[in-house]
Amino acid sequence: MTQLKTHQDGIPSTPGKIKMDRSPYIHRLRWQFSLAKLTFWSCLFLGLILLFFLRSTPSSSSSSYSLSSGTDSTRRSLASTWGGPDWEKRVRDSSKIRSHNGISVLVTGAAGFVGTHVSAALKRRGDGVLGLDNFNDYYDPKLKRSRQARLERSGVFIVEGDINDSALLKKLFDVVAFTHVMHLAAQAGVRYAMQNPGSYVNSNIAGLVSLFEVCKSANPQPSIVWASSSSVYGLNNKVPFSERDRTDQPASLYAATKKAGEEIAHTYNHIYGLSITGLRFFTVYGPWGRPDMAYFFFTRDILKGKPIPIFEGPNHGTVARDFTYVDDIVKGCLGSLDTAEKSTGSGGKKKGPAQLRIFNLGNTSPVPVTTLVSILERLLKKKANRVMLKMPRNGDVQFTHANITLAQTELGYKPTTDLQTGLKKFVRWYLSYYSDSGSKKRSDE
Ligand SMILES: O=C(O)[C@H]1O[C@H](OP(=O)(O)OP(=O)(O)OC[C@H]2O[C@@H](n3ccc(=O)[nH]c3=O)[C@H](O)[C@@H]2O)[C@H](O)[C@@H](O)[C@@H]1O
Repeated sequence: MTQLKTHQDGIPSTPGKIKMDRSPYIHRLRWQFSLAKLTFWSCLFLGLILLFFLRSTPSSSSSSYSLSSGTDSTRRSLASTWGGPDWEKRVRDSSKIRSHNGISVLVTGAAGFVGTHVSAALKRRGDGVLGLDNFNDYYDPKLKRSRQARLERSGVFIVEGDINDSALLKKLFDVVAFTHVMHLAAQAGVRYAMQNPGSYVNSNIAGLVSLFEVCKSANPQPSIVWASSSSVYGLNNKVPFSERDRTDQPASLYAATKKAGEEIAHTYNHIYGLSITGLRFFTVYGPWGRPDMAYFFFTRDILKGKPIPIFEGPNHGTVARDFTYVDDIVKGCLGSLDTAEKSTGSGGKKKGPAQLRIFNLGNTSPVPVTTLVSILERLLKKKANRVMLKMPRNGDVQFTHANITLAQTELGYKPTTDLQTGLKKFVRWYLSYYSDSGSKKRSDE
């Protein structure tokens, strides 16, 4: 009884050690204890289910397909802040068509390299343009902010948000009946795919599907033009690359996600009547370019006197690219938007067959990477510290060369800038941009 009294005021801490007593009090105590235990385990179980649910549900603006722990979610910077009457007014104003026969275009990735140039060109000719960008830090976000500032000065508003945020996309289509979408938001870069594969799945596959889903339900459905990549030709060695050539041997995860995008485009065109044009860009370069690309960081490192790693193929084979100047690419993008037929569906229902196209947008004259370095040396008036390296097995292919006959015929696409001329414009921009930001930084210090 003494032992029992000890536990009268509470549940015993070590119940198994209590001498068994069949009194009604003990029964009540045991019943209460079981109830507490049941409540505890139920709460734990429900908590775990909730945790699992929260982890597997895509959040509105962050990466939901991160395969590499941490990196991707820290790269995505956003806490999306959108909505409200002022915000809607800015969205409407930016999308307003100001020319006869103009179009209203949602440009995803508008603070990116090609996105910035395309948005500016559309605005110049009086089209309505609304940008969308998540300003992630795959490369220096300050460069993206500078591009944004320039676009804002010409009347283009960039909404800060992610293509995986379906609620945001739906809202944009509620506010504006976009006639076209120029989809350039993507995880770019061939070699980075080995470091952060999840970001490619998240942007290039999940993001693309999220965008197509909203477009197919929009009323009217927009026509879509989007960026695929020359990398889909992968191990294909028939040159020049034609749209009819094999694209089932990608050499990188990046290429595989772009190829998957082309197949996904086929599905949305087939089921929902979306008009979709995919553009296979060939190593685009120029002012306001991407710092992760070779021509850009070679320039930086030549100026700093740092070693320049130049890849070579087996038996010292030449590695070459069909480098394409950004203004030529912009013409191809605008030509695609202008020749895009209307989507045929509405409110998620197909009404008839719709246009589905793929075009190469290249320069049709491959240049060895060693020549690229020589041109930069001349323009920068500085010798590069060249280090020849065997091409690593991380997704690169040895050679690219576009056949552009189809784009020429259908879009009137005709590249006019050779590498020497294009790099001259790039170097002029580079020196001015970084000397300006350098002096700004110095004066800030
Ligand atoms: O056209 C395309 O499809 C792709 O073009 C570029 O990919 P890439 O051609 O590999 O462009 P860079 O990374 O700038 O490389 C250019 C050339 O320099 C070479 N390289 C790169 C890096 C390096 O350290 N050394 C070097 O010799 C590469 O092998 C390649 O031949 C873009 O980064 C991709 O996003 C795009 O989709």
